[in-house]
Amino acid sequence: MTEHPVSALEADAEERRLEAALRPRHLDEFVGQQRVREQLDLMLAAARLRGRTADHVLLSGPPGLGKTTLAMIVAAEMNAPLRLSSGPAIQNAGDLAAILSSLTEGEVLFLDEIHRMSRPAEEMLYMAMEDFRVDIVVGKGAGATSIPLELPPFTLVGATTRAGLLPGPLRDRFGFTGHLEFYAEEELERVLRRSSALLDMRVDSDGYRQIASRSRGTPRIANRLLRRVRDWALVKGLDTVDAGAASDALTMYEVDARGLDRLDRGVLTALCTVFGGGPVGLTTLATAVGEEAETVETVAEPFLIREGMVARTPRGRVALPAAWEHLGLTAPEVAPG
Ligand SMILES: Nc1ncnc2c1ncn2[C@@H]1O[C@H](COP(=O)(O)OP(=O)(O)OP(=O)(O)O)[C@@H](O)[C@H]1O
Repeated sequence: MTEHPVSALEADAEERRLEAALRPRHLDEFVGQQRVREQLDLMLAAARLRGRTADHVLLSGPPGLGKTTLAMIVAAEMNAPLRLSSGPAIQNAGDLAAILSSLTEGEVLFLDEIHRMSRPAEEMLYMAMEDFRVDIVVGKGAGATSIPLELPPFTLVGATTRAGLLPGPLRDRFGFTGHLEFYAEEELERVLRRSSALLDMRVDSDGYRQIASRSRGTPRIANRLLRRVRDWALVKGLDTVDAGAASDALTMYEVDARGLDRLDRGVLTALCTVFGGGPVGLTTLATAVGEEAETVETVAEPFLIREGMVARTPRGRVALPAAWEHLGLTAPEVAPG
């Protein structure tokens, strides 16, 4: 029999396909984030009643909490086409002008990582958001002329992990700002129930609880862990996943009982053993872990802070007692006085 090795690229594409298949398509399928959901629902309903394009929407919050999903839902609820791009893909004003000038009336433009757009593009975006027009500069130096270009009304949905990094003038041009919070375990269980039904897999209540409690408050992680548990169940020939199976599968994938993965534990271990519990600067800590500072700050840290294991202080990151306890280490004595 010929073997068909699955390349990393194919495996990646399969993961992305499954992730896309699990995305809620409408607001009523979107679990949790009740406040943001209700506010968005009202805003979109009002826009539909007025027959107008919806106001610009800014979504902030850590990765994997549903910003892209909500942008897709905004387009679906407005029955409008959706264009996806991101801040880092827009290197100069010309890149943005090319996107804006090809938008159709009512189209939803999703800009992920909007805080990473170049400054000239950002300035062009101000005018486009407010007046639905841009000035295209043609030529260079003394001979340069600017040609005004009218744009059809569109809805910008901007997403950022760092709302604080957005310049005030950009933030102020969004009619609606929603901050996504980490999900409660009970909400993650609902995400998992919906996903397992779509994946045609059986999990019992304790199994859901076990996966949800290791999902770090994040639906993307919950769905990813569910897929790993699904692989495990397939290979082990399990009909229904219970707590024991979920726990064994996830322990094998190095996701521990509190949901810390390799990166989280790497950050904690470096903080406690290399830097004696801190304080240590973010860049130094990230270097010790062999990661980008941004990855440590946006992927690992929000969860570790929320779990009460790490604190940010003006002098740097410090390990809290829960970190030492989780690693099974003893915190050094603090010298009196
Ligand atoms: N509220 C939710 N209900 C159900 N599933 C959700 C919810 N939020 C997110 N998901 C699932 O989690 C996955 C990740 O969501 P999404 O891509 O929207 O996150 P994101 O915030 O845009 O992340 P990033 O900033 O990293 O792109 C999606 O595939 C979706 O299935």
